[in-house]
Amino acid sequence: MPAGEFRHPSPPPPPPGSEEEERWVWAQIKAEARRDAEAEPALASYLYSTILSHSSLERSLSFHLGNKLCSSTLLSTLLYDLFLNIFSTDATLRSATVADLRAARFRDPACVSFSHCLLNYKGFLACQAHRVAHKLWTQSRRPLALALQSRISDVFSVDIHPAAKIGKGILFDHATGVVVGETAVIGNNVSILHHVTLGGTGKSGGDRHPKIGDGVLIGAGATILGNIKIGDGAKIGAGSVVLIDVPPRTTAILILCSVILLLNRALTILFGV
Ligand SMILES: CC(=O)SCCNC(=O)CCNC(=O)[C@H](O)C(C)(C)COP(=O)(O)OP(=O)(O)OC[C@H]1O[C@@H](n2cnc3c(N)ncnc32)[C@H](O)[C@@H]1OP(=O)(O)O
Ligand SMILES: N[C@@H](CO)C(=O)O
Repeated sequence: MPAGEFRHPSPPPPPPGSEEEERWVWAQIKAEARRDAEAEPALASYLYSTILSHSSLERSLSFHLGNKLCSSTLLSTLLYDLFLNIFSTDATLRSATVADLRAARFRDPACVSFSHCLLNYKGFLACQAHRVAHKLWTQSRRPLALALQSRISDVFSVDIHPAAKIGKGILFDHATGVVVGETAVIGNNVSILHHVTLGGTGKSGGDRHPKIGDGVLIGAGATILGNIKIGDGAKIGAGSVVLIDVPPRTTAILILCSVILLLNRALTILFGV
């Protein structure tokens, strides 16, 4: 910049959750795609068909999800229409999508841009498709919701029951092998790494899956079983097995849980209790 020239700083992003933010994120995504297409001509046609040819985030996302999840018997055009119809009529879903994009962009140091998340994060894509499956479930379109769950699991290796309730601002990082059961509830601003199970113990029916509070971090390979509560802001260490409530803002790691289990087993062996 020549000496003395003053460049205005870029304006701060609009407030989270606003419609203005939705437009701002979409404008960022298009600018990123234009920049990447120019820098890497091999990706130009891909970026045109997935992002630059679309007039809105929901159209781009519906097109991308339709292509990812289609099969020889479940056509991409059918899926595109299904996704677009639901995203364009449900402002809550669109706002959750934007919050999820923000979660990846600002909570994952490996996420270089919004478009990187939109195109390449299978945890993000699985979560958006799950939101549609969940909506279908609540509308009693259960066979279609279950067919979608099956395709999401086939394509992304993320198996979320369509009845599971998931908040917004969710980061499913890497996401391979994530399993979320039917009666699980996940709050807002939760980060979940790969190979996490929110499962039942196998000993009870009905409401049998974990309830995860707001702002929780669940490390890679953690297994959380039963209708237990993980309090707001808690952290579950990678590789932990958690069978009891975890209070808000506390950290649970494998060693703590294993000690409890070993103690229990020792008491059973020694005293038969
Ligand atoms: C490609 C990739 O990078 S994939 C990313 C995979 N990474 C993850 O899944 C991260 C998940 N995060 C963790 O497991 C973290 O270690 C956390 C959340 C448990 C750390 O929580 P904090 O409350 O900050 O705990 P802090 O780091 O102070 O550790 C406390 C103690 O627990 C131990 N500890 C930390 N994590 C674990 C774990 N997963 N299992 C067992 N012990 C652990 C620490 O060594 C420390 O022990 P010390 O007190 O004897 O020194
Ligand atoms: N995405 C996270 C974990 O792999 C990071 O880059 O730190």
